[in-house]
Amino acid sequence: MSPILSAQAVRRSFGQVEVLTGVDLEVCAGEFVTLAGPSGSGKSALFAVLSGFDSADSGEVLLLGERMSAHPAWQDCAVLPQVMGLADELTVAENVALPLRLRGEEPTARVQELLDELGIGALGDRYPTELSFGQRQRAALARALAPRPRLLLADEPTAHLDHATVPVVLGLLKRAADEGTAVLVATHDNEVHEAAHRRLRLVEGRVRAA
Ligand SMILES: Nc1ncnc2c1ncn2[C@@H]1O[C@H](COP(=O)(O)OP(=O)(O)OP(=O)(O)O)[C@@H](O)[C@H]1O
Repeated sequence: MSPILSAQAVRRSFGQVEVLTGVDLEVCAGEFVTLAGPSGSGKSALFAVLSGFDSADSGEVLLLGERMSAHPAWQDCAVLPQVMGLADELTVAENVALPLRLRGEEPTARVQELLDELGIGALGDRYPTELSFGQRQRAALARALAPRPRLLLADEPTAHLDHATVPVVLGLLKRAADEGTAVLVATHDNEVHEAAHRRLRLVEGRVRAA
């Protein structure tokens, strides 16, 4: 099976520090893969390159066999960054509907269904600044999942959640993979690693099997 996401020999330095020293990885459709690594090891830096938000100094990132662009379509690559990136001027429901509107679709029942599943169904009319961090994180996950993306990159998707909500988020990530999305999650959360099909670790700027 050809991978949805492929990175080859990716290097990235900040000043004198080479954070990514030659990352190779592949994630295929339907796979749920986790990436571990100590704080500061470069997981977020790698996700920025994998999502097209940042450019590698050298090496190659391919999405669906094509060189990653700076602004991939939401339905090809959805990102849940650590900073969440919700639009503060839109309500929660408008944020979640945004990827659908951007491809010319009217919002469907899926928007409310995702909010309901994530326990924030009553908060659709609020603005992101009126939510807790954990609620914002769930709203950002709903937005990432709304367009049924080919690739989902989620950076610490359970970081702000209480213990009871982690299985809900895990269930949605696993379901996305079951429905064919290639899911890559950076996390410190053992519960998330245990649920993965495959576990990776970022060590000295390279990705290895964990
Ligand atoms: N834009 C940048 N400019 C300068 N240094 C950066 C930049 N982005 C990341 N770094 C550095 O790269 C290293 C890796 O940071 P990164 O945020 O990727 O780590 P991480 O593994 O995601 O950590 P955490 O688990 O704490 O989120 C750190 O030393 C950080 O200071």
